Amino acid sequence: MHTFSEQAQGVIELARFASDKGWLPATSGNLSILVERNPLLFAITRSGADKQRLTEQDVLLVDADMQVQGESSYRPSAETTVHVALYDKLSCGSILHVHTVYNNLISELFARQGYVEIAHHELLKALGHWEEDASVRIPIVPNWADLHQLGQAVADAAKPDVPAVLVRAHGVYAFGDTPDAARRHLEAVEFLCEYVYRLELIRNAGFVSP
Ligand SMILES: CSCCC(=O)C(=O)COP(=O)(O)O
Ligand SMILES: [Zn+2]
Repeated sequence: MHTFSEQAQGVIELARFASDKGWLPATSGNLSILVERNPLLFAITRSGADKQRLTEQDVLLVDADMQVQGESSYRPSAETTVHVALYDKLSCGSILHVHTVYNNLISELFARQGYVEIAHHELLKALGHWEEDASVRIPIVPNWADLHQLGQAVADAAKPDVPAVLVRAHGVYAFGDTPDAARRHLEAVEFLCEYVYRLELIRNAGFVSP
């Protein structure tokens, strides 16, 4: 098991990665890495931090009741509720939440059916689906203003074999057993959201058969 300090460094690296991609605009998003499962302790970004310039002080050690361990004048991410709910439900070791135009567009386009289905795409392998004719449904939940309700909705929708949940007109939560796995899942979901959106566009323009 890694120390809080090691996991905090991991959170800083993930923030730099996602921030360089432009996936954490205007201080949005939050990132966490598990420190201890039982009792639950994890390293998470503080609320309102600029993820491009994250320092060790911007990463807090938090428990299952969202209580900050140790001295800090900062509050943990407002969406810590979602991280707690996901760590409670799944055996994941890292959770990444980002806001992007493509994940927002897909969440809006497919909100009514409650999921976006992606079939027969090579990058589904990055989500753990190596079977021929793989088909994956990424759930989409409403953007509840009550963050405990949002946490519950994301956790209820989350499945161990589909490592992401979209929140309508808000962003995506991607998770994995390790920080590297969570990052791979996030990159794959972002690629697939852009792909599906662009495919929808050219299909609707009549360039590609349905
Ligand atoms: C400025 S973005 C609005 C809040 C949000 O959706 C988010 O991801 C960041 O919240 P945090 O409390 O983690 O800074
Ligand atoms: Zn958010």
